[in-house]
Amino acid sequence: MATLKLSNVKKSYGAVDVIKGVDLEIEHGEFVVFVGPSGCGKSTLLRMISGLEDITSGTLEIGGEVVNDKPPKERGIAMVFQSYAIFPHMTVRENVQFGLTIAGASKQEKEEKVAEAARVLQMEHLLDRRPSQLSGGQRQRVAIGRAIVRKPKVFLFDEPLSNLDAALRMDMRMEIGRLHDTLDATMIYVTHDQVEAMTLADKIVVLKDGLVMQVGTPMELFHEPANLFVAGFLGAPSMNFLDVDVTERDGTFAKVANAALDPITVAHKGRIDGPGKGVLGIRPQHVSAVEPGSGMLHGKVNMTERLGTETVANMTLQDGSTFIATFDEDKIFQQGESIDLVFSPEQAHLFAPGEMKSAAH
Ligand SMILES: Nc1ncnc2c1ncn2[C@@H]1O[C@H](COP(=O)(O)OP(=O)(O)OP(=O)(O)O)[C@@H](O)[C@H]1O
Repeated sequence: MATLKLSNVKKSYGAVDVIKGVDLEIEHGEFVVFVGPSGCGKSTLLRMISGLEDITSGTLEIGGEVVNDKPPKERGIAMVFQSYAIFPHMTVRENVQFGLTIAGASKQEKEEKVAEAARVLQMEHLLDRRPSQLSGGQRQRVAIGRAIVRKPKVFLFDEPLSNLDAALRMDMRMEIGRLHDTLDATMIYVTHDQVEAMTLADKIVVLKDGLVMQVGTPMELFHEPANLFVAGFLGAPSMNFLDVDVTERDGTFAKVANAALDPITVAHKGRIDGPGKGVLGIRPQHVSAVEPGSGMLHGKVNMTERLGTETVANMTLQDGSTFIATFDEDKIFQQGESIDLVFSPEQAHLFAPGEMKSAAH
């Protein structure tokens, strides 16, 4: 049985529909990450699971029980926010055991649970400090400690690392991954950060405008995006999209070409129903540069960025579109230089035109 099950869950604020019908199952021990552009409803969905927001319609089950009308504290869930929400006048120990104190736990129970949380989070030496004597990462650890002592069935994280600098984010990301393994807990995590999503998740849920676009493992989403939106949203730099003419199509394959692309045959996966227009997606990492005239994709270089371990080239293709390619070696191109690219058609993705593409980032 799934630990958590959402069935046709919707949320409206007055006439505004924010979550438009979400179905999702989360198994015990899974690490699930919600991603999507700003305003797509990630936080709202998380808050509905926690009980901080009402569910307008549909059902939410936790452990097989419908909990739509249960208050947050009876759902067996703990939430960790981006603002740490810890009390400045209390020590770390008092902050961590706060929920237990409220619940009337004994001194011994509090001591045992705080000691365990402090051990898991490696913060035994911080227990007698006040929040003002802690770094941002340490404060976030206190907030997580407060969640751990409640032994929740499910942990919810709403962008917990977004206030931290890049180095600390990486440390805390690894710490949260380790925590997930140590606690064998179910975790749902909202983030803007692709790296967090790709590295932490067992399962990523991509949301757009209050709807689920695709659910899958990070690699399924990266290698088999279900639509143009997911294809453009995951991966950095973003996937390139070429408007192509589909000249032939049979049960499995389609022949495509345009002014910059010599005819190639790619799998259409049922997304194209006949000759006409299509959009071909090619990841920047999936191309190689060859001698001008000997490749299948033709353009000119606008600019290159040499990053040491890789080179990023921005080019204009012969159909007028912009194309980004990354090469995993140091390469030097002159501005205006002709460039030809090759790629493996199995790594290209054909989509129907007209779907909204996600904003590049
Ligand atoms: N109380 C409210 N009343 C009306 N609209 C709201 C309310 N709370 C959120 N919204 C709207 O619901 C939509 C989803 O908001 P939500 O905060 O869930 O998005 P998000 O995906 O978490 O965004 P971000 O990544 O920017 O935090 C937004 O368009 C927002 O303006």
